[in-house]
Amino acid sequence: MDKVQLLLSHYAESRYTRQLNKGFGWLRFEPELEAEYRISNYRAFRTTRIGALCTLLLALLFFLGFDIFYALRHYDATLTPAIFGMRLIALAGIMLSATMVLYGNDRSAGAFWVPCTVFFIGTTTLVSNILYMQVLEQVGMPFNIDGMILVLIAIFFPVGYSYWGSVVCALVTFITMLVAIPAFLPAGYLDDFVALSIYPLVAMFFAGMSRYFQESATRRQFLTRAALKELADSDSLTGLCNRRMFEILLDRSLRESQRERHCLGLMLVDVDFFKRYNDLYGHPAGDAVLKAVAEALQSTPRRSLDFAARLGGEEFALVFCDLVPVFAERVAEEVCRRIEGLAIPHEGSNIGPVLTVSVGMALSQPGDTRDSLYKRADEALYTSKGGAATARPWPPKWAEPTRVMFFSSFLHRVFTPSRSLSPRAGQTGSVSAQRVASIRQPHPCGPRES
Ligand SMILES: Nc1nc2c(ncn2[C@@H]2O[C@H](COP(=O)(O)OP(=O)(O)OP(=O)(O)O)[C@@H](O)[C@H]2O)c(=O)[nH]1
Repeated sequence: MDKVQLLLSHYAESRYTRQLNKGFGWLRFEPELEAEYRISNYRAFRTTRIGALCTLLLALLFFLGFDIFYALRHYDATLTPAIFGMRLIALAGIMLSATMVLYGNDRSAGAFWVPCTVFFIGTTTLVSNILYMQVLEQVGMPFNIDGMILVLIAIFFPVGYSYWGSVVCALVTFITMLVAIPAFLPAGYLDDFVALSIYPLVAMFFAGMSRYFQESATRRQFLTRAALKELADSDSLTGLCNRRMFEILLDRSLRESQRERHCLGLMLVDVDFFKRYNDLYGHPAGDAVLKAVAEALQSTPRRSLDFAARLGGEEFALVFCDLVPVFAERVAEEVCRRIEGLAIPHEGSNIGPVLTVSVGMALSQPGDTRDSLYKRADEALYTSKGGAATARPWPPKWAEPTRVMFFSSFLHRVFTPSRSLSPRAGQTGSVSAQRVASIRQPHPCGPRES
């Protein structure tokens, strides 16, 4: 077992590794994963499809050259224009398909048009074969179905069909050939045809086998890469984004919010008196608490681009990509409530009988960088932790704003500008007073331009 396999075998909670362990002998994943695989596969195979189209084009040009430089001179010239026409139809199909793959911007462009081209080529080859058969004796040409063999192999190209799609398409083509050719075959050639039919069958079998192994390897690679990426991006204890991914996503979200003139909210969440919790209840219980807090935070984001992360230890972050500033305090309150709602007993806490968190929040301003935004949120959290150190009345009465202020310094800043916090050593009260003032001003993001 190599290191990657060993690593993944210990990462059982991922849906990718679950699928890897379960296997996919029928080349099908769980429905959600299957949809994800197809989208990723389409992106990855775009170049391959163009390559496959070029190969088909070369093969067709070869046959056109054969028609022009050989068939036209040696066989019945009256036959050639019809076959020539068939080749041109196939050529048009390839060009159309290539254009759709190159310029079509949705997934169906390649997945639909490339198999369509194979279908075009299959049909025109079959018709050409039938046309040739009409004059076999006249031109003195031996009967063959080599063109159909090539088409059956081409169906198994990774051109857009799934493996099972290719199998169905190849079988339909093969059966059509078995029915159509004898219907037009001149008498006396039937035995030849039956004997020759074994070749497309064998070609189909080998092409199908190699396509099966190719798709199986592609699927395995997809699952392995996705699981490794997930492993690299997530925190192993809680499954949330880790700090590295948080920084990448925050950068991206901040750029996006500045472009769209949205207001981005960064909320830092820190579990209160967590060291005491560990000391009182033990490290494994501390781990369980971190998981429970992470789960509660994970269910807080409202929009698809919002996300939660564990920054390290007992510190978490929530990023709200499009936050209406007046709702900021409501969101902060909801986070505090959710964690307190878990009702995890914490006898070592100065705040109350259950586990609580402190929250610091910053709203983005034009020209903010990740660091400047984080710094403001961290300062708010620092102030909040100063507030957390003081005893608060319990149970909290969330409905009353004057009471809410005791449970989060963020809310404190919003609702009680005149009341001073209990800052930690080195922190001046004026810092919090200043922030109180700034949070009461209209938000710098301002009204959005329509
Ligand atoms: N169980 C567990 N504990 C952790 C983990 N990571 C960090 N810790 C502990 O978290 C505690 C953090 O302690 P402090 O930074 O003093 O924070 P605190 O006790 O919450 O104090 P305040 O933040 O001021 O409320 C330390 O005891 C760490 O050992 C972890 O993954 N699991």
